[in-house]
Amino acid sequence: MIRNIFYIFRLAPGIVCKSFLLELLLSLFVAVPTGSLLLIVRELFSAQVNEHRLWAYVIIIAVLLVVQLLFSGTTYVTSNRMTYTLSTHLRMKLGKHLQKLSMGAYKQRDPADLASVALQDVANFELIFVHTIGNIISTIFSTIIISVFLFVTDWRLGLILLVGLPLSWVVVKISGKFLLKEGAEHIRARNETGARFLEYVQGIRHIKSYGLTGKRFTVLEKAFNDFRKASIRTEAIPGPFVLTAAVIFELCFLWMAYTGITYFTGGTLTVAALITFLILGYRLYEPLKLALVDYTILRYMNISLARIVDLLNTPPQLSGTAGTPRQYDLQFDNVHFSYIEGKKVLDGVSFHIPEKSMLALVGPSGSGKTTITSLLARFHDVQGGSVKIGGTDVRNMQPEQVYSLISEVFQEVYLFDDTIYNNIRFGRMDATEEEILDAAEKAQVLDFAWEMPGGLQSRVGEGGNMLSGGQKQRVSIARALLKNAPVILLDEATASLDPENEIYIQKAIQELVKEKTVVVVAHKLATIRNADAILVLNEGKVEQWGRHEELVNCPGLYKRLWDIQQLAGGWKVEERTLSGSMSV
Ligand SMILES: Nc1ncnc2c1ncn2[C@@H]1O[C@H](COP(=O)(O)OP(=O)(O)OP(=O)(O)O)[C@@H](O)[C@H]1O
Repeated sequence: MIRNIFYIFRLAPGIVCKSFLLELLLSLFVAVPTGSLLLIVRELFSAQVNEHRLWAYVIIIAVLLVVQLLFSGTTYVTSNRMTYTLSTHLRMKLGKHLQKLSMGAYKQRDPADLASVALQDVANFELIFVHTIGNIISTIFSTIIISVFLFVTDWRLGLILLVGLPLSWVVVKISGKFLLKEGAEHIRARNETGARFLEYVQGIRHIKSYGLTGKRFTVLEKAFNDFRKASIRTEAIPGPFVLTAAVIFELCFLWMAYTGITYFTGGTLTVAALITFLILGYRLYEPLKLALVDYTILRYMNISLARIVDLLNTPPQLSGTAGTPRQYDLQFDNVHFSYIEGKKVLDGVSFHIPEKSMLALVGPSGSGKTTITSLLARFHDVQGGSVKIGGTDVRNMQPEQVYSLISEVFQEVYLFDDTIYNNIRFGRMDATEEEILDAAEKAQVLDFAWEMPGGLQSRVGEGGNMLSGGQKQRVSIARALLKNAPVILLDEATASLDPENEIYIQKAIQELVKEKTVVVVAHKLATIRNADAILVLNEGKVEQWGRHEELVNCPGLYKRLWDIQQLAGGWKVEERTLSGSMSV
């Protein structure tokens, strides 16, 4: 826990040091009046009571109490500022770190869990830290100061009082072990609730249409109930342990009082010293009892903190210092890749296509076509071999550099909840209005946009849900046109469209791919008859390679797929003339 807290402290050392210093001073202002109280006791039991001195002590106590009151306000504000400064730094650091992660790292984690770390765990830290840290720091300092007073007065009784500390510490440590287990379960249950709720809301259309309202709600209800049970268990754990620790303190106090009286009657302790211990003994233990409760809460907070630190320690995607390539041929050199260790998805894939040519990826479902496009876009890094654009290994470039070279048009399109115009503009933020309109026209967006009440300024809704699938496609193609990247990745862009929409999309794509290096994942083989090269994949390996005429005339997987599609009918031929030589 200490390591995680120090990790967080390093984010804003200035305010942390200031807060600690103020807490130390406040502890002094709390301890000195107590010390003065002891001087009063000593004076009262002295042979000759000095009245002036007594009043001086009283005035000192009064003044210090006022200072303490004023100072505690500043300390409280600084302590709060420290927590909120740290949580802001933490959120910013998380935000920056998330930008540096590969898409692979995103896909490997449950999105609800990722969101929960960035939102809930940081909020957990904020809420708990702000209410506990000030108390813990001031208790540590005041315990040290009061212990010094006690040891100077009588080290034997001081020692008895301090015996309670390690004993209660051990008890609270044991509670931490249980809390760690239950706390982790509590956070897991909390995430599960969030994920199930999100799933229920996002999938409500399918849930309703398949009549699953009751069934899916049962799943959600179970998640809520599990969360309730985990919350009760987590709350219940620290109670008995903290109570045991408090009893240990009380017993030590009684032991000290008994021993003190024995020393007094034996003549080895003055009455002033005995009263000092009876007063300070309680002053020592009361804040400690509260601090122990705070400590157990901090242990729970540490589960959140560990999750945050763990996410921050996820290695960012490596990047090199190579310049942006000046030509855009694509090369896979003996590429090996798996998403999950031991389960090969690409096994020694090699090919090369010159710039401004078109490569079609063909193969059965799961053969690795989409994976090839993901590796080109550097969403993941290869485990063996290399992927090169213009002769430069993509790992030697900054991820942003690679993204700037590539435009993707996928079947699933994501649009921002903004206007059509702005969604196109995201392709290149500095584009002029003329360029945006030009892209919209070429991508056949204007045809449907002018029929909408707001034209290009119409809002598209969350994820673009106010547009049809084909319309969303056209907006995404307009965005890609505006970006004008030299490499285009197309993944089944027209697979699920009706014939009318398909014509529009085909026209838009023809504009997009002009003079570009294109990689297309194709299911309808008729659409790629004129591709410059076709790579036929099977179980992650290159099974065939060539142009349509060559492949269709020799026995093999491509011919089999072609024959099946011929039988199925309903195919369409798209003309595309590109030049270039290929090798595999
Ligand atoms: N994020 C992922 N994590 C784990 N495995 C994955 C992931 N993405 C894809 N796979 C697996 O990798 C293999 C290749 O997937 P890929 O999507 O590249 O195939 P594909 O040829 O494009 O398939 P399809 O034509 O059905 O889209 C499949 O077995 C798939 O289950």
